[in-house]
Amino acid sequence: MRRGRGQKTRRGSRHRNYDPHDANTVKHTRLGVWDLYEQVDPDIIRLPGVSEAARRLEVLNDLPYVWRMLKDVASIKSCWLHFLIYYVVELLSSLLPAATLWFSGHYLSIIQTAMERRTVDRELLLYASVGRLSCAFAGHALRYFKSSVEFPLNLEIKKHYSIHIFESMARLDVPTFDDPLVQTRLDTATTSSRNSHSLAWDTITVIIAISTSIVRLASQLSVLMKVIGGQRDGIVFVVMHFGQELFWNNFRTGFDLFYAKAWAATTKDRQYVKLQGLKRAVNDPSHRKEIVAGNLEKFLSHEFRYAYDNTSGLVADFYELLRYKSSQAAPSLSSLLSVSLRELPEALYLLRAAEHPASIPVAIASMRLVQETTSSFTNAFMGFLNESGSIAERFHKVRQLYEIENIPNNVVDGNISFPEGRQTLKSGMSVEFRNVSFKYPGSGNLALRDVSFKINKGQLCVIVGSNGSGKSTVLKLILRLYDPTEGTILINDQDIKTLKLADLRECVSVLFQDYTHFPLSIGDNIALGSPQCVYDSDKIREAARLGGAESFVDGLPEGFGTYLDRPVRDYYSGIPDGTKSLFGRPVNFGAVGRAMGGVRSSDGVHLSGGQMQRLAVSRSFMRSLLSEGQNIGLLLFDEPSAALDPTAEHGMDDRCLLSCSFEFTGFVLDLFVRLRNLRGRKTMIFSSHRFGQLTRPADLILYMSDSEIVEAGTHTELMRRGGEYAGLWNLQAQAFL
Ligand SMILES: Nc1ncnc2c1ncn2[C@@H]1O[C@H](COP(=O)(O)OP(=O)(O)OP(=O)(O)O)[C@@H](O)[C@H]1O
Repeated sequence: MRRGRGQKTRRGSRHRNYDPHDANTVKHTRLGVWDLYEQVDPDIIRLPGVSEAARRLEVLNDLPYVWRMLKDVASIKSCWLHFLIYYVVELLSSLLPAATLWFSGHYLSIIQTAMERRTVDRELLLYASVGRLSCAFAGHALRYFKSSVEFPLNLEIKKHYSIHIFESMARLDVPTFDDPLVQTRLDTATTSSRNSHSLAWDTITVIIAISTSIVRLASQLSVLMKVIGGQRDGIVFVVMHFGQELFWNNFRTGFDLFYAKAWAATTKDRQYVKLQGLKRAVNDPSHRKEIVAGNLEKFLSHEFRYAYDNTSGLVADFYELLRYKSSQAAPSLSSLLSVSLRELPEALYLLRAAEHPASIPVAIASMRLVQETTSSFTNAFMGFLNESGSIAERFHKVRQLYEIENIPNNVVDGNISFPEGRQTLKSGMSVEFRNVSFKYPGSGNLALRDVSFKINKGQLCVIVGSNGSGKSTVLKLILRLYDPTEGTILINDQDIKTLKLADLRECVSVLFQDYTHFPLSIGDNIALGSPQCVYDSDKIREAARLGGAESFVDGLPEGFGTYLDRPVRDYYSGIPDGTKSLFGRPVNFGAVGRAMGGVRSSDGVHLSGGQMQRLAVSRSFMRSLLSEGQNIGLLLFDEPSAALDPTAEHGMDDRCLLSCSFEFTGFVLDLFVRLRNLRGRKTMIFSSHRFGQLTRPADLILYMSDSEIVEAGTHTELMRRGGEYAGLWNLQAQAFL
C-alpha cells in the first residue's frame, strides 16, 4: 500500500519540482488528522488527454531497457520450456471467449428455429452444448496449466534478478550507499509491484497480456458481429451495453486520485503522533521491562486516552481516510450516465415485447446473449486499455532496475596496483596525512581540520583524544571509506587516490569500534575476516581461540553455526501451552529486538557486549594472523577495549597465545609484540581513550582535540613538553599501571 500509489506519482512528477507549500502548484486538503498536498498539473498539461498522451510517449525512452530485459530473460535457458507452455496457454485462453460465444450463438438460432418451425434441431443443440461444456473444461485445464508453470517461471526469473540487484548493491561504497537519493533509487528499483513476483515477470506478463488481448478482441469482435448482426435490435443492444460498460469503467478509474501526480501527506496533529508513539511503546517488547519496572501502565493508558480524545480530526490511517473520501465523492456525470444506460436495454426489450409478443422468447435469449458477450467484449477492451496504461509504469521500472548497476560510487577507484611486491608488506606500510580536512557528507562541521602526520613503516601509532575528536575518522580515511574534503593522504609515499581500492583494502586489517555482527552464523562472521577461508573450520576455530571467543561459542546450542539474529523466522500457531522449544530452538513469541549491550534474537541467544567484542577481535585475528596470503601490512584498531570489562578479560581462554595480560590494552600490546615477532614489522594504528601501557611504547602518539592534532611525539617527548597529553596521562594513566 505504501508504495503502490507512490510509484505512480514518482513517475508523473519526475521532471518537475514538488513543493508542498507552493499554493500555485499544490492543492491542500484536510483528511481527518492528515494533510494531503496534491500537485496540480501545469495548465498546458491540464487539457484532457494531453497528460496521458505525454506519459505514454515517455515509454519510448524505456524501450531499450525492456529489450535488454527480454534478452536477459531469453538467456535463462532453464525457463524456455515453461515460457513456451505459458505463452501457448495464454494464447489459447484468449481464444476461448470467442469460442464460447460461437456456441452460444447456436442456442440463439435453435430458439429462433423453434419459434418459427416449432421444432428443435437436436443435433445442433447437442453440438452447441458439448461445445460450451468443452470450452468450460478447456478454460479450467488452461488455468491449471498456467498456474503450474507460472510459479517455477517466476522463481527462475526472480533468481536472475535477485543476483543482479545483489551485485548492483554490494558494489556501492559508504557515502554513496548513505546518500538518501541513492537509497530512494534502490528502493524504487528493487521493490516489485506485487511482493511475490519479480518486476521482470510482471512486465513480461503485461506484454503477453497485451498481445493476447488483441487476439481476444479480434476473435470476439468477429464472432459477435456474426452472432448478433442478424438479430433485431442486436446492434442497438450492443451499443448500449458497450456504452454502459465504458462509462462504468471510467467512473471506477476516476477514484485513482493520484494518477500521474506528485503528492504527499503528513500529519501535524501532535496528539495523533503521540498516540502512535504510545501504541508502539506498548507493543514493542524492548520497552516492556521499563514499563513494568517504572509502573508506567496507568500513566501510559491515561496519556493514550487523552491523546485519542484531543486529536484535531477523524483518527484513522491515511489510506483509510482516503478511501472514505473517495466513497463520499459526489456522483459524476459519467456515473449518472452509466446508471441510466444500465436501465435502457430492459426498457427497450419491454417496448419490443409489447409490439411483437410472439418474439418474447427469442428476445429474452438474445438479450441474455448480448449482455453476456458485450460484457465479455468490453471487459477485454477495458482490460486492454488498462494493460497498455500500466505498461508505461512497468517499462519505466525496468529501466530503473537496470540503472542501479550504473550508480556511480563517490569514492573513485585508482588504477595503480598495490603493493608492487607482496614481500614489502612484511615490513609494514607508511601512512602520511598532508593538510587533510574532512566533512562527512551532509554535515556542516569539519570532522578533521588541517591534519598532518607521518607514520613510518612498521611503527606503532596511538591516536588519543576525547569523544568526537576525530580519531575514528582518521582510520576511515586511511581505508578510503571517504575521501578528504581537502589535502592528500599518502600510503608508501603514493597518493592513496591513485591506488586500486581493492588492493589497498586487502592490505589493511581493521577492527571497528562499532563492530557490526552480520545476520550470518557466528562461524561465518569470524570467517568474514578472511573470506577465502570461509570453509576452513580449523582456521575459524583458531581465530576464535585467539580472540577469546572459542569457549563461549562452543557453549551455544549450535556452536559456530549459531545465529544471533536468525534472518529466517520459524512460523508457528496453535502449539500447546508450555512448549519450550521447537526445531531445537526456544519458542519465542516476542518480536526480535536488540537489547542494550548485546543482541537478543528470536533464538533466545543473548551475548554480552564483551562477548560481542571478542567475536569482533576473532574476525580481526582471522584477517591479520590467519589469512592465507598473510598480505596484511597495516592493522587498524578503533578503540579496541571499549566494550571489555576487566572481569571479562580475566575469563579469556588460558591457552590463548596472548592471554598473558589481564588488561585489554596489555592484551592488544602483546598482540603487537607477537605480530612483530611472528609476521614481521606490521604498521599498527590504535585509536584509544586510554593512556598507559599502549601509549608508552608507541613510536608516535597523536593527541587529538576538536578535529585537530594538537600534540604529536613519543610518550617521553610529550611528557617532557608538559602539555595536554602529559596532564591527562598524569590523571588517567596511573590507573592502568
Ligand atoms: N557518519 C557520520 N556523519 C556525520 N558526522 C559524523 C559521522 N561520523 C562521525 N561524525 C562526526 O565527526 C566527528 C569526529 O567523529 P569520530 O568518530 O572520528 O570521533 P572519535 O574521536 O573517534 O570519537 P569516539 O572516541 O567517540 O569514537 C564527530 O563530531 C562526529 O559527530
